[in-house]
Amino acid sequence: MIELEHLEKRYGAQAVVQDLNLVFPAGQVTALLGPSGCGKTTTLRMINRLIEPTAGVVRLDGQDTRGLRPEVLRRGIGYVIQQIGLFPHLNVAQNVATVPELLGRSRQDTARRVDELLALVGLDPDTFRHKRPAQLSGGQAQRVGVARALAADPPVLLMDEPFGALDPLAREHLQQAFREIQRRLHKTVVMVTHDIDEALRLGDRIALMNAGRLEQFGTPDDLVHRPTSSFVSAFLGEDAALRQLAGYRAADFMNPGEKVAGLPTVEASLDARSALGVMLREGSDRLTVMTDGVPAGVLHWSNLRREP
Ligand SMILES: Nc1ncnc2c1ncn2[C@@H]1O[C@H](COP(=O)(O)OP(=O)(O)OP(=O)(O)O)[C@@H](O)[C@H]1O
Repeated sequence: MIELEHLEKRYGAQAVVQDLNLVFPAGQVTALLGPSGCGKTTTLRMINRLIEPTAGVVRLDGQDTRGLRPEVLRRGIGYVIQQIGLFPHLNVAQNVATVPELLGRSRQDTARRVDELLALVGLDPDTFRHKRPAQLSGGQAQRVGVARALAADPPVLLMDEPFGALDPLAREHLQQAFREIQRRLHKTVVMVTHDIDEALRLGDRIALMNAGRLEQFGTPDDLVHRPTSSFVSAFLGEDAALRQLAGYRAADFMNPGEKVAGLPTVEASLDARSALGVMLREGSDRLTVMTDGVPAGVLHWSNLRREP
């Protein structure tokens, strides 16, 4: 768990983060969302002390981070940024192995760990182990960056626009991969993004910032359905509820076990927004949701208008 108490950062007379009080729950993904310049990156970097706060406290599992040496603090915190900065002269395996080697793990353990991590982020170890960063696509390089951040098995992962530089398709693939990884690893993740869809899709919680202050903290459902200010509703946009559907699967909204013959079918893993697209395309207000080729339930149009 990461706690921010009255956290503040000033540059001269300008306060870029002000009286920020926030708890990032353990094992969950919190998206730090907000318009450009609102202080997201500054907040993130105060957690691993790449930026020193002007005032206030950051606690990591109850411990005041001011009492730790920054390099010791950072060993327990993975950090993924948009320009991931892989070492160009090292191959993929060597890049991922940097931290385990620093920690003095054996060569054999490290090699095994590197292969596990590459597989985890969806890169075949045999194909990618020996490639140089220059031989990778943007999406592949970003996957290596995620693998490297996970290499020391840190309980906390800070991510700053980790998928920002990718084209929409690569971005969606990597978001999907990240969700699967997080389902297994349960890291405490703080992810800076200015992309509302990304925050709705990946965040268990969203902290929406505005001009250095916290505007609302809650689940995606809270922000979409129960915005606490006009800033929140304006920032998310009128179609927020529709866009939020992308973060759910068709199965999340279906009536499990219901059977109706002759309906168009969708896979249970399809996102709910795409399922809505199928309804519109097929002109049907109901769909049969399939799991492993077997009907698992029926998705009704009206279900999509409720919270899952
Ligand atoms: N070293 C610095 N000196 C002075 N002002 C700074 C410094 N670093 C950041 N700022 C200012 O602090 C504010 C917040 O910056 P920050 O990078 O945290 O915003 P952000 O929400 O991450 O924005 P973006 O989404 O555009 O990256 C901005 O107005 C920025 O100009």
